[in-house]
Amino acid sequence: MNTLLMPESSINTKSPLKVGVACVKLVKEFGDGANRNRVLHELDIDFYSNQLTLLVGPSGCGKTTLISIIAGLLFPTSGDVELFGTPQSRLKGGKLVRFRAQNVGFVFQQYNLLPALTATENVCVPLLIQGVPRSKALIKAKEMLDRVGLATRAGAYPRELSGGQQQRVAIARALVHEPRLLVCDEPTAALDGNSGRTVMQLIREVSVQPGRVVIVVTHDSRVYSYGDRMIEMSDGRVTNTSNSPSSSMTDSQVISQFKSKETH
Ligand SMILES: Nc1ncnc2c1ncn2[C@@H]1O[C@H](COP(=O)(O)OP(=O)(O)OP(=O)(O)O)[C@@H](O)[C@H]1O
Repeated sequence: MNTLLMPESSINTKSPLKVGVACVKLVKEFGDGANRNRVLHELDIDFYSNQLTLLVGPSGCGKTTLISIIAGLLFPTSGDVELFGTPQSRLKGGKLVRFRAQNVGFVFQQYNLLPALTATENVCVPLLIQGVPRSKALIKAKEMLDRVGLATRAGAYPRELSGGQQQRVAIARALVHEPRLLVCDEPTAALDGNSGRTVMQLIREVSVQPGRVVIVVTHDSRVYSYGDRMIEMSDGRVTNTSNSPSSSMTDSQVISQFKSKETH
């Protein structure tokens, strides 16, 4: 693990950053024998608290596999992930499920809301899984919907909401139990430009908090300016790590600035 000092222009500049999630010699293979396919090659990556890290790279390079292992949805073939000091390899069965339920929030490309539940009820789900009484869960869920600007749509069903509104409900659901890790897989891929910007602004504003790690997998260059740091992958390896430029730049300026700040 190491400490990274951010440049003056970046969003979180004040103190040395703390590692929240550390991947240690992470290997993932699918298949057996002649069909074995190594998808992640001994990855050593640190993700810092109080930062939004973008994970980018060509299709098939292993981004979803990596975040699925970090989030405890997939097991690595070898290596380990330390989540806030706890090696995942030490957590088995029910302990891993509980740890994940408490510490991890997910936002997916297709929202994954339960169609038979209202926005508020969808947001309640992570709290109910943790055993929070329904009346308390409803209050917290409504507060969270307010924070994502959807207080007036609390009783709406997913089919009555636009794509951008559904993604905002999904963000509220991912954060309602105050997880220390938020993982977003292509959160803007199904959204138009304006909705995508609103969603990324929200992810920045409501999710990047002291002690929280935020990882966003994206192909969408429109969202690059919302990151503090960008990790580029290719063919199961990290090829570059760079710090964020200011968020007022155009896409091409953003990309060239990222490229010029190579630290890896
Ligand atoms: N369950 C699985 N079984 C076998 N191979 C898999 C499985 N999941 C992923 N792979 C393979 O692992 C490689 C990496 O896939 P992954 O989905 O992690 O890439 P990605 O970078 O997220 O791609 P995309 O940007 O298209 O979502 C691909 O070659 C994929 O076919």
